[in-house]
Amino acid sequence: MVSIVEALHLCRYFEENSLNFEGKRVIELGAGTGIVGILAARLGANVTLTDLPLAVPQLQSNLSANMPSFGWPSVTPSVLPLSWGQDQNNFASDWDLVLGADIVYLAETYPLLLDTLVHLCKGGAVAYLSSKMRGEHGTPVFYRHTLPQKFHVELVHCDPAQNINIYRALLRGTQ
Ligand SMILES: C[S@@+](CC[C@H](N)C(=O)[O-])C[C@H]1O[C@@H](n2cnc3c(N)ncnc32)[C@H](O)[C@@H]1O
Repeated sequence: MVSIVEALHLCRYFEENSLNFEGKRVIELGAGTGIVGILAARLGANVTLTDLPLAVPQLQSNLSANMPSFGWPSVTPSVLPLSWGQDQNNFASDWDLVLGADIVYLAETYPLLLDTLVHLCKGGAVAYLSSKMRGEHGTPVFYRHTLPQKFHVELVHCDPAQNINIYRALLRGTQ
C-alpha cells in the first residue's frame, strides 16, 4: 500500500503557514501520486510534476482524475519524466519552489538528487522536502551531510510522533 503521510504533512505545512502559491513556478520531484503538486496548482501555481518515466502514466492519470471541471487554474500542470542525476538539464533553473515528499530514502540516489536540486535551484528557488527520518544512518544523513554541502538547510517542521521532518533549503550563494 502507498503511504502518502509525508506528502500530507507537506500539504498541511503549506496550508498552516499560508504559503503563497499564486503565480509561482513550482516543480515537484518524485511526485508519485502528485498530491503535493496538485495542491500547489489548486492554490494558483504553475506546476510541473515529475517522476521516473515508469511512474509518469499513473501520475498523469491522477492529475486528470483530480482536475475539477471548472475553477481549474489558468495554467494546467504538466507531467514530465525526470530521473535524478540524468534529466535535470532538460529543465530550466528559474523555479520559485522545488517540492519533494518522501523522496529521500535510498542512499545511492542522494548524490543524484543533490545534483538535480542544485540545477533546479540555481535561480534562487526555495526547496521544501518532507521525510520520514528512517534510521540514524539513513535519511538524516542526507539532511545533515549531503544537502548542506550545497544548501543552507533549515528544519521548519518536526512531528516526533510520526517521525516526519520538513526542511527548507536554499542553494548557497543565491540569497
Ligand atoms: C516513496 S515515493 C513518494 C511519492 C510521493 N512524493 C509521495 O510522497 O507520495 C518516492 C518517489 O520517488 C521517485 N523516485 C525514486 N527514485 C527516483 C529517481 N532516481 N529519479 C526520480 N524519481 C525517483 C519514485 O518513482 C517515487 O514516485
